Amino acid sequence: MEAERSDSPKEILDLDSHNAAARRRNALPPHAANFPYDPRAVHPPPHMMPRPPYAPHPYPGGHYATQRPHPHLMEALQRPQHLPFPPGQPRMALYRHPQAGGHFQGMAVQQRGLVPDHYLHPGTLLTQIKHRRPQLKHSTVYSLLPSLQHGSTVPPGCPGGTILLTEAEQRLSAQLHELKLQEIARPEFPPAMHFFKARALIERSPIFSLLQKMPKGAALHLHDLALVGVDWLVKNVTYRPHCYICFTAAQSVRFLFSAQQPRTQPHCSPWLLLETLRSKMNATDLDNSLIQNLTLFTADPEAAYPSQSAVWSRFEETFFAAIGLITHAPVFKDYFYQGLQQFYMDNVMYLELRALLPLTYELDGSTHDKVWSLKAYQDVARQFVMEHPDFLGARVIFTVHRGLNSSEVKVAVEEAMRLQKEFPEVMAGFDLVGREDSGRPLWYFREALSLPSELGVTLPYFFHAGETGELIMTLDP
Ligand SMILES: O=c1[nH]cnc2c1ncn2[C@@H]1O[C@H](CO)[C@@H](O)[C@H]1O
Repeated sequence: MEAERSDSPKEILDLDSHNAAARRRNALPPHAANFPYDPRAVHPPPHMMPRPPYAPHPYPGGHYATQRPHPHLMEALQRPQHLPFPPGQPRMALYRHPQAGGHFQGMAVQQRGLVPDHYLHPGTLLTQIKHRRPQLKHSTVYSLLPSLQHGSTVPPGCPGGTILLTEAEQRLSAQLHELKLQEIARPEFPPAMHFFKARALIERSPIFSLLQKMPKGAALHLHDLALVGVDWLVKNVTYRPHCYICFTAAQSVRFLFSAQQPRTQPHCSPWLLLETLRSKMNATDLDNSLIQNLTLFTADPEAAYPSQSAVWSRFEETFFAAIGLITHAPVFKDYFYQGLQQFYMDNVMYLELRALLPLTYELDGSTHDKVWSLKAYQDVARQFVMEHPDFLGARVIFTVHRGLNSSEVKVAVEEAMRLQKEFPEVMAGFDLVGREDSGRPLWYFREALSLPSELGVTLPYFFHAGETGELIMTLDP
């Protein structure tokens, strides 16, 4: 069998992709894979073991289903950050309609020059940000909205409740309405399609490109390992020198930057230098294969992910694949900068990042702790704000995986309190991440989570809630 194995990295990688793996499971005997190591020799690592079926009552008899994160992540799970600008310094313009009637009806208005000044109400408070380096010229906006120049009637049922639109806003609204009608009339309607199929259509949609340029305010629910488009990870990070790859028993990949040939890890093929691999095959095929390992994208998602458990295990697998790239210390900083850049280009002005603060590592294998990661976030956020003064900054919500037990979470909460004290600028608070309905409820962690209030310490909580597809109220009711 060994002799029959292909040496072609393309085939190796094709087989490595989960689509190909599924095909292979159907078409070939189990050990006929052209895989760079023999799966018979290994047992799946604990995080790849099939999960027990979901119990109708999630925690019968007080027994909590375990959802152990990957050991690498387990180590990564422990740290936090501060306000990127002094409190009280009004860097966000508040939009308040003069006729808003009684209660406050404010919204953040981004001041990056997309919206021509005459779109803003007289009540708009302009800040020092206002005249800084517009990204888009008014002409760009007008070319997007040709009928603005000709005027149009306001469609009935115009959005905004009791808010009265200015004349310019009415024209914009009418134009948007027209674009929506055109989109609805097309044979393929993205909102009715699976996202994997709709994505390309969305990216071509004139409405989407208009929305991309509109002011967004803050992105408040982001995850550290899912911040940047994977294209950048593949096209930039994996092209850096000393980047190694190995292929796992579960048809995924791991990456590692190392000055020397790294020691083979259990359940993974020997490490291959990506540069060498690329020289032996079509680089585009290789890159596409890597992208497939870092995303959930597949041609037939319904078949590939028949259940929440199936999609969650593949979802977590993409993070295991990405973590070796992202946690290389120099990449870690560049990755965050790139994340800020990508959101900035979408006209988002402030970020909050749920972050595991994983150990980061250098080429010689030495590692940095959570304080290093938090400080890296702080430094990069400061630098980005300095270079983009109309961006407000970023803060970190330190997270641990909800698969940890209560004493592990207690240790994390204690660490969160220390980090909050040390990094009040960048540290926003604490949360638990991971799949809700196979993890533990917040109630299970009550002792650990009560610690700050018992000690009189402020540690803001930003708990996930409602991501579960299960209609169960037993979990975090
Ligand atoms: O939408 C989400 N809900 C809950 N947990 C998530 C989500 N996205 C990512 N993670 C968790 O955050 C870690 C990396 O930042 C992932 O390993 C995953 O467990």
